[in-house]
Amino acid sequence: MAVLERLLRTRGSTPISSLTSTIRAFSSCSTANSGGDLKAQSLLAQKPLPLGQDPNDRNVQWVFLGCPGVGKGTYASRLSDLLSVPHIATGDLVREELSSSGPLASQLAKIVNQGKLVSDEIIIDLLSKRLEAGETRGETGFILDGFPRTIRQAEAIANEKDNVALVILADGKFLKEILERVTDIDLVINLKLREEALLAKCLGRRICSECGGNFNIACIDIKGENGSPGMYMAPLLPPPHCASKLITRSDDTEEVVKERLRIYHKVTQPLEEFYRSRGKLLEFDLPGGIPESWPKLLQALNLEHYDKQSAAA
Ligand SMILES: Nc1ncnc2c1ncn2[C@@H]1O[C@H](COP(=O)(O)OP(=O)(O)O)[C@@H](O)[C@H]1O
Repeated sequence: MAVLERLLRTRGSTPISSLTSTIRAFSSCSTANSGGDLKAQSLLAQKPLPLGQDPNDRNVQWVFLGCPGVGKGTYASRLSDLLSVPHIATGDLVREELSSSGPLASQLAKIVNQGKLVSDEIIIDLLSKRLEAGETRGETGFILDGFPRTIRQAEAIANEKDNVALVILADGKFLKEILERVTDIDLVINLKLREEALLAKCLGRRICSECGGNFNIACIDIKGENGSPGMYMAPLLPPPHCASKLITRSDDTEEVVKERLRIYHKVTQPLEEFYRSRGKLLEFDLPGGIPESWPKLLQALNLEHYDKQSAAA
């Protein structure tokens, strides 16, 4: 059945199942990783990467998890270019909606500017529409950035059968079957950065109002002390033609970033365990800025040779 048709039937009443249907439509195979906190190598060894695969196979379905300011957008966008998979950031979808004069704009502005999360229903509806449009364009796979952010959102992109089976027993425990479910997400990359760098990185973010390029004027230079190592992250400065057009996101103020970090720890961090228990979580501690971190991330993903091939092409 066409995705559009299914979404039109379900949108509004049960947006969560509509999203699941859309995502399932991308899948020509499912992944059944088992075990706990797997290392990337063993996680990825269980399934071939999309490189050089039969073109009928679907592409990766990955998620980037991590605190505001950690660099999800930076690394998701680089991997998206490398693997030719769409990078879908729900924050961008929200900002597009904000800049339109649609009916949701003023409601969303209030929520975003207070550092709160948009409701699961709204965000799932925005993501469903984006996936549906992508499917029409022939996109396969995705790298999600900023979604899921709540357990309910994670359940929305879990296997459809499991959504139906979401039953809470009288004593409040979930059915065992549900805990063992397999989702259609292949891999969740959990980016981590020292807490003291996160606020500075959010406050240093700048966007070119003309080309939409993302930059960062913060220079992170944490001195090593009491046995803990130092860390240096150079600013990501814009080219001269963007320098005079830089704008700051309205939610990147100190007060709002602190609230977003608080909400992240309270509401989103439990997703680490959600995916760890399903054997899908790849922990990645950023060792520094892009020059140090990008090669190490590729190595963790078994993609380092692919990067060299594409650079030589
Ligand atoms: N999955 C989501 N669920 C709820 N709200 C979201 C989601 N994704 C984005 N938002 C809203 O959009 C804002 C900006 O998101 P994003 O650009 O991903 O921010 P961050 O830099 O904090 O990761 C969030 O603070 C939140 O209000």
